[in-house]
Amino acid sequence: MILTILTCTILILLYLKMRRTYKYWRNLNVVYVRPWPLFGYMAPSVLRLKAFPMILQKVYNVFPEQRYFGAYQFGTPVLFIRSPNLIKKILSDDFATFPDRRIIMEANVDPLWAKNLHAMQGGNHWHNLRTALSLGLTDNHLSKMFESMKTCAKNFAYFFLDTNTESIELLDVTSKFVNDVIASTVFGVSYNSLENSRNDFYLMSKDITKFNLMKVIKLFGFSKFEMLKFRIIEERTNQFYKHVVENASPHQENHLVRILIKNGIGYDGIGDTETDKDVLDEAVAQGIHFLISGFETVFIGLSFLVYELAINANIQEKLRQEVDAISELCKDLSYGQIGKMQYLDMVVSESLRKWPPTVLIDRKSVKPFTIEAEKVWDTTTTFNENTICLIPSFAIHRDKKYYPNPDEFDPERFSPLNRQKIKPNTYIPFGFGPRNCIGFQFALLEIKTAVFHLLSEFEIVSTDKTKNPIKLSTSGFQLSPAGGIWVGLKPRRPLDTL
Ligand code: HEM
Repeated sequence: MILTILTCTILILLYLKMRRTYKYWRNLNVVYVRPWPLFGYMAPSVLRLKAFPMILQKVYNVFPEQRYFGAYQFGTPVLFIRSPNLIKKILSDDFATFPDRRIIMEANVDPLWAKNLHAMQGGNHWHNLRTALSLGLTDNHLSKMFESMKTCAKNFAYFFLDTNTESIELLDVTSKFVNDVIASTVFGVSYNSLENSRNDFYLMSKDITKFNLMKVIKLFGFSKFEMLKFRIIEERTNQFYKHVVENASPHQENHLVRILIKNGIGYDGIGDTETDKDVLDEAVAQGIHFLISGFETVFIGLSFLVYELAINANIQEKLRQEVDAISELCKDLSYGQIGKMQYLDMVVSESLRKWPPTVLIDRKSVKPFTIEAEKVWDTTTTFNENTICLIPSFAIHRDKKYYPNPDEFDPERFSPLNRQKIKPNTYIPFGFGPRNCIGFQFALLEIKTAVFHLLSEFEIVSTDKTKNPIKLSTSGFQLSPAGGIWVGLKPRRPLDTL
């Protein structure tokens, strides 16, 4: 009896609170998506009725004429941004008003997570750290890291020469390739995870980047409670990577953590650290965050790209001709050459347009801001401090106003001539402005190196298991195919000639 009364009271209180919250956009006179009770626009995702990227697309299309509109993410009002001009204002021009992302974990609850460039509030600490990390990703450093990437890409392609390749699941194999690239370029250790998928490094990468239900509950439900000691990055994870760096071969010098240590990185940026231990701690923390940012994004992006090549044989053939032309020129691919492969760049750009691994970019305002009326029927609206703005990249990339036949895979959209015709601020797989993806060149290089070596050895083909069109998974909040992505690989040369 007492339990029933208690439950009813809690539900009534929750309902009354939500009713008040759900008046937020109406009170501001902003058009909004009608919320489902408790979950807002997220209900179809929570109930697993629809894949999250498709929900974003549906919500985005509710108000085709609006530059922005309101919605509720669970109980939080969020402002969806549709207009390319407003996207520019928020991501770049008005950076002083929108320097932050929303906080998903308080710094006192998870101090290691708080060191993350992604999570950090956009003040001086963030700025200094970003400058320090950028120095580890200069063209000069990338060209050296490229040599390790190439070794991993060769291991990746050669592995399939000895395997049954009639039907392979791409997410599984590309995650192993990306793991090995991060292990060598960020931490200075070599693995071949396709040969040995039980290695500690790969198991740990999968563990810390997996955002399962428990982690999501921790993040969104209990992240404010320090006493519960919920962390995204556990101390044992930190110790694991520290141990990896301490035991890395001194001959492997060109990895990011070593570069950061050499530069004397500290929480306040270069040269501001007290002791060698602080420097090591900080460099390892940044290495872990690069792993979190650059693991799933890259292997998902790479998998969708390989899939598109499998189902678009003519595009694959044209790309193969470019690959073969380079291979004929010299035996080993160089950093300079890969940067000049124009068709490869077009194919990768189109793949990240159609399948952007980060489907949503967010910003939080640190002061009130005003969006001026543009049309006669428009109104000028002033928004409060702490307004969360959401930029739905996936939906923008699939808007037929900017990309005719958006579901078609057409690299010609990114030919040098056509690229100039793309409406500015509508191609945002890596965001843009001061807080864009710091690893975008690294990611592009990694994806291109893998594709180059794969196409040198194999023709990528559809199999009975290849789904066309692909179905996205309804679980999670990322771009993820339901049931994996399956293709076949046919060796281009008889095996005995290799
Ligand atoms: C295809 C792969 C990748 C995609 C699609 C991607 C996408 C993104 C996007 C959309 C953002 C947010 C940008 C914004 O808010 O304006 C971001 C931020 C970030 N990315 Fe990436 N990323 C990729 C790979 C990587 C890699 C390989 C690394 C590290 C080596 C990395 C490190 C970061 C970091 C540290 C940030 C936060 C930057 C800041 O707040 O200053 N990303 N990424």
